[in-house]
Amino acid sequence: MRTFWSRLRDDFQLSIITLVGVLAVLGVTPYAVYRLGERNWLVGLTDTFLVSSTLMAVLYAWRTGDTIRPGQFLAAIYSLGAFLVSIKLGTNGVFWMYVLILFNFFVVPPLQSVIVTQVTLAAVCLFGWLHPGQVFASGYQMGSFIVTYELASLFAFVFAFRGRAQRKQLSQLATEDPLTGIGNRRTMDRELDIALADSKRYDLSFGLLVMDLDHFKQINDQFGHAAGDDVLVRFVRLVSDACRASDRLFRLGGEEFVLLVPKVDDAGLSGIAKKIQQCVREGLKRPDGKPVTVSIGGCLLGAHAEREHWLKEADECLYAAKDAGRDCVVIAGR
Ligand SMILES: Nc1nc2c(ncn2[C@@H]2O[C@H](COP(=O)(O)OP(=O)(O)OP(=O)(O)O)[C@@H](O)[C@H]2O)c(=O)[nH]1
Repeated sequence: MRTFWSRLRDDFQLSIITLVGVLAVLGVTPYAVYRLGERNWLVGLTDTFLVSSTLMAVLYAWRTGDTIRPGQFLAAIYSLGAFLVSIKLGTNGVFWMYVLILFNFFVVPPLQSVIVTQVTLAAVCLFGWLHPGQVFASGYQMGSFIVTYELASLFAFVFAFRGRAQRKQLSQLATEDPLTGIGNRRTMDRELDIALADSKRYDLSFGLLVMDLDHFKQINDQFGHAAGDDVLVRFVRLVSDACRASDRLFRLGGEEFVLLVPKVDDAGLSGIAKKIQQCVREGLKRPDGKPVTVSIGGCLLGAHAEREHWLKEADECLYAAKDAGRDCVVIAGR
């Protein structure tokens, strides 16, 4: 139950698709029953189709975690539904087009929403123009509808566009280190938990390297905070270039970083650590040209069942590397 509520809280698209599912069942089902009861087969079956396909899309989104395809599917069928209801019920059905605008802008990206809402508008107006009196009572009414529909679309577009940009920004702030652009501690915790689960389920091995720049405080003190920041950014670039795309680098805070390495044994982990150590020594210089060095501690996931214990063992190796005089690599068990 906790995962149900946390997924709803954390995944905006999933919560909207679920809300649509609930509204479809509660709101459209009575219409479907009523229309079928009065033998209005086209509208009744359209409503039934909308309810059942919405439920299918909601289930798919919950099962797979993919909210993009269900969103596009729902936008397409609801647009078709709004078109059919408009041409069948005339002015009474056309009111649903405004609900469609809001719905589309919630469930698919703004540009796709513009396309699908404009295509639906064009289809309804074309039908109304070819069948005078069936959808709109007059040309004036159709004109008013087009203007109000376009205004509502414009406001929805601006709102959706800004909302998406802000959600993206918020998610970046919550998961990325703003200075270096790599994952922050929160992201690392999540990725380590996934590694623990994968290791249990698929019997995969994972290694962890904790890296700490040596005498970093001196760089800040001698050359200023901006020079220190620049060293951190260049360190991240060097390490990212030195390791594989499947390795994940995180910033724990300050001048301490963690590298998560999948499918590795202790010899491999030691090899990667030494490669990073060498790349840093050769490629990372202070503003006065002296080399910056890094101390690295690491261990395999092995029998650890808890993320904290795994990190603690790697941290202890890092302390041992610092105690050994810095610019050192200590890997547990080697
Ligand atoms: N420029 C910069 N400095 C930072 C940042 N975060 C932490 N620091 C500084 O990093 C320094 C870390 O100092 P210490 O923990 O003493 O580590 P150290 O000088 O590298 O010494 P050892 O790790 O023992 O080799 C402190 O001066 C912090 O203020 C940051 O984002 N940018």
